[in-house]
Amino acid sequence: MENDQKPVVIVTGASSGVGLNAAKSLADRGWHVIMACRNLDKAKDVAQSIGMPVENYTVLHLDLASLASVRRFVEDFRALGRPLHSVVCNAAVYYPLLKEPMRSEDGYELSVATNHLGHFLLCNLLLEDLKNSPAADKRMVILGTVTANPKELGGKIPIPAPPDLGDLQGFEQGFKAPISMINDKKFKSGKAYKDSKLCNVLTMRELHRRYHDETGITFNSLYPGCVADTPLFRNHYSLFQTIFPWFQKNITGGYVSQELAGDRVAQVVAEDEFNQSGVYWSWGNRQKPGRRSFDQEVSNEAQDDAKARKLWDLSAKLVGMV
Ligand SMILES: NC(=O)c1ccc[n+]([C@@H]2O[C@H](COP(=O)([O-])OP(=O)(O)OC[C@H]3O[C@@H](n4cnc5c(N)ncnc54)[C@H](O)[C@@H]3O)[C@@H](O)[C@H]2O)c1
Repeated sequence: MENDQKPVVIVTGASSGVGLNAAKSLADRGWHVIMACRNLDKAKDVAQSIGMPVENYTVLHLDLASLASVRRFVEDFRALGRPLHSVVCNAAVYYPLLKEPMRSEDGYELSVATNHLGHFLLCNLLLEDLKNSPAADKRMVILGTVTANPKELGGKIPIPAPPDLGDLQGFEQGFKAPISMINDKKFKSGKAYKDSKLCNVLTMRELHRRYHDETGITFNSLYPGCVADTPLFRNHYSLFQTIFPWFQKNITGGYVSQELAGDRVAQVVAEDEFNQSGVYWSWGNRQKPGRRSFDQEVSNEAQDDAKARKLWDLSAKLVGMV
């Protein structure tokens, strides 16, 4: 592959939804996008179908539900010989209707394994690549969600079972039982997703605390708004999949298109204005234009530095870093 001078960004889960549109927006801005996906053919087809310039992307295999796959992906990326400028941790799974937990290849509950542990290992491995990169401006970004910022809905819509990592006992036990199960005694698959997204935000917070001053890399979370019609909801009731986008469009007014959400991710990666670290960027649900960093609005648990450190130590053990 020709090693041009384009800045390089890795986007996980770039074959659909927000990730695909972020990849497109970044490719259109002249970045070279490494699309990190499970299904290479699907990723290539969809990139072609939405007109991404072929010279502006490379598709590499990544299955975040396999720690071995995460390690192989990093080797494959290094073999390209390209310097790294930015990482977007976008991929996620959401199984709201499961009665019993599904397991990853490594035996961990699947939502937390994919959304949190896979990204945790990936970020730690790619930290070396960012440190060694000659780029002046290097950024890591993770997709948070409304569950880390419950005040976002203005208290008008109750959010059932908010994320709560409790004392992280699930991690202590090697996460063979998910935290959502340990804390609530009964497995709640929707809560496993919310917990995993809270882990994402806490991981960025801890990365910022540990490495920003030393490396200059920026570490941020971002909430692009509610994108109610992505494949993320494919495992929900079909009625929900119809009603939820309608509800967001017509009742809350919070609906954000996949293209706009993807472009918001691209802004955080590429625009000078976002070159700060330790921020949770949110566009909010109900106020469409504008954005704010909102440590003042994100949930207390998502700002708990002691919990972020504990989560870090336990996650490092679970992914085999220590
Ligand atoms: N849709 C929303 O309203 C919304 C709101 C806020 C944040 N988010 C976040 O945005 C991100 C993207 O979600 P989306 O709505 O575009 O959904 P999506 O389902 O279109 O995107 C998720 C992507 O992750 C990929 N993926 C799943 N498991 C994987 C694995 N094991 N390895 C590699 N890739 C895997 C999927 O193939 C898919 O391409 C997620 O992190 C989600 O939590 C979504």
